[in-house]
Amino acid sequence: MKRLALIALAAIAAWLLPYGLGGYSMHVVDVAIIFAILAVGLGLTMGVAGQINLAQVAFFGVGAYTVAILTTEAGFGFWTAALLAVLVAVVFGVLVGIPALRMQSHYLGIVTLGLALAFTNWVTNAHLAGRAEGISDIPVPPMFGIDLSSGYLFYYVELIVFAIALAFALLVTRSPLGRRLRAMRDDDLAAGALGAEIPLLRMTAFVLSGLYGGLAGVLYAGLIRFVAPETFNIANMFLLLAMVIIGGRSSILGCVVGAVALSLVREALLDASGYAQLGYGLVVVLVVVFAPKGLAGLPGQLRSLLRGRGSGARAQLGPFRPYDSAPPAAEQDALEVREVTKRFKGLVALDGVSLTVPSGQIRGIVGPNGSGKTTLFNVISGFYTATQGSVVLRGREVSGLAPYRLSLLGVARTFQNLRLFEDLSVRENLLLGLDRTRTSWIWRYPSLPWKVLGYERALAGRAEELIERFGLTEVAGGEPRSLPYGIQRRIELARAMAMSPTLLLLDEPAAGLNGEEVRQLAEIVRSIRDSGVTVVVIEHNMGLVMSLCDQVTVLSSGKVIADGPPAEVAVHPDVVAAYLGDSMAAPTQEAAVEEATR
Ligand SMILES: Nc1ncnc2c1ncn2[C@@H]1O[C@H](COP(=O)(O)OP(=O)(O)OP(=O)(O)O)[C@@H](O)[C@H]1O
Repeated sequence: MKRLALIALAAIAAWLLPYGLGGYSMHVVDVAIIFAILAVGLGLTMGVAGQINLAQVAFFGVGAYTVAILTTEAGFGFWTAALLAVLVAVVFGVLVGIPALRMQSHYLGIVTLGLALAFTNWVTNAHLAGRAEGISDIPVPPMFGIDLSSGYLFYYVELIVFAIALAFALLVTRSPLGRRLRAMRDDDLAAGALGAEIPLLRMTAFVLSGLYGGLAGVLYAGLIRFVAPETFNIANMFLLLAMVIIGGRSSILGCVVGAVALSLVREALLDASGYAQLGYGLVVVLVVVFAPKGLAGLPGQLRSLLRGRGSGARAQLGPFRPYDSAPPAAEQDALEVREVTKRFKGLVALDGVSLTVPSGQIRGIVGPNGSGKTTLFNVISGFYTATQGSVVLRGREVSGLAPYRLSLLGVARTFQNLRLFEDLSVRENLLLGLDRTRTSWIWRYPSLPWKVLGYERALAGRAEELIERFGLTEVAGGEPRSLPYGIQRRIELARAMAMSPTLLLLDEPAAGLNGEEVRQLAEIVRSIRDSGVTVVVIEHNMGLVMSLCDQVTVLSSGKVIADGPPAEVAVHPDVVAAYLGDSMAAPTQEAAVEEATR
């Protein structure tokens, strides 16, 4: 209700704004709105999706120049040209995004910067684009007899386009797509394991960038009715970057605030533009150092300062509520690894490994450091492709499938060195696991946005249930980084279970846990098995392995050297010789439990 009132108030203020402004001030506001749309596009690609994009100003130029060329050279009407211009900018976005499929970070920055420079170079030299003089005489956009050559009236067109663009960006960021984009930004491998199609997501980020750049370009062409290369140069790209960084790159509203604020500052410093660039640079450096989340992040920063550091360290886990017992989903074996070999150049990490895990079993994988256990998990979960051999999941050959496909087929995993998304809340980490849609689902964003909101609400309800089951109520709203290790391990397990897997791979789940936490872990894993999920667990804590696992496979130097019930494997001479020695020899079940809970 409060939010609706605020939106209504902002809308009324925006509608009344022209009544209080002179002609020139109105022009400044018109330009500021165009920069705000550009900044939102850049915020989506760079801030939310983490794709370094220095070509946003070129998307802007593509939109503006396409309108200019189509209306003045090809005789198109303004709005037809505008529609085509947005499409061309989106296609340009796809082309610029192609390198992002292969490279990231500063390499991507250099490539996108190169493409932006190539664009400015082309418009400066091409006859079609009017060379350095640019293109003038773009027609006034017709609008039911309303004279849009007036900055006052054009403002209302801009306002409506801006409101729709802003609402769409907010819908994207506050729903499954935005969460996946942010997860990809933080850790693309972990995001892939949770079902995110990384190449498609990267492309989506650049498509959005092209869309917002194109829209801003069309509005610019309609407002100024003249385009020239200097509007789309690197200095303006830098200004745009400064807007997004100062405002707060991952906050869409922050990007808008940054764009409006810097547009006004730029206007005020018009007589000292040489020094202005220096000033922007200085402010950007200060913001990056002291307020990395920009103006939008300041309230949060202040709140955590007031709350005091380390409050998360005192957080408590609640009790785990066991799952209902159910038979395994299928009669077939849950997993079959057939003669898998994995070579890294000269090194043979896995050497003809075969194992079969029946449905509903807890299988332990043990072995000395470097024996290939994690590599085996990486092959099963699609992170690595086996050099030879195959992986079969419930009778279906899945060798070589990408992690997101395997995740949708029911494989969930945790990581040896926890891979929680640190900038997302605990709840959002779980929501990522719960979201089982394909990226192609995003066509619903423009066509059926209410379905997106409905789906998000359904996910939120299921997240609460999961939070309660895993005893995470107290920590659900916080970021994982502030929490003790034991709680982070519990969150990672809950996130894996959010995916409703049939096969759960746990990579050293007890590492770093104290005795009580190991006991609770054993209880949770048993309950997961009893609910019908097959569990494969890599573990160095022998007490836990002996008490928890139905069967144990021992790896040494990439080969299976023993496979069988824990008590038998423990006394197998090859195993004893390989690494376990007396510490594992002939442990009684009781002794093992004792060790596990120590
Ligand atoms: N991406 C990679 N590139 C090159 N070598 C690798 C790669 N991943 C693993 N290895 C090598 O493969 C071997 C097996 O490593 P792996 O991590 O699977 O062992 P592990 O049994 O899980 O060890 P630990 O118990 O220490 O986690 C090691 O020699 C490791 O250095």
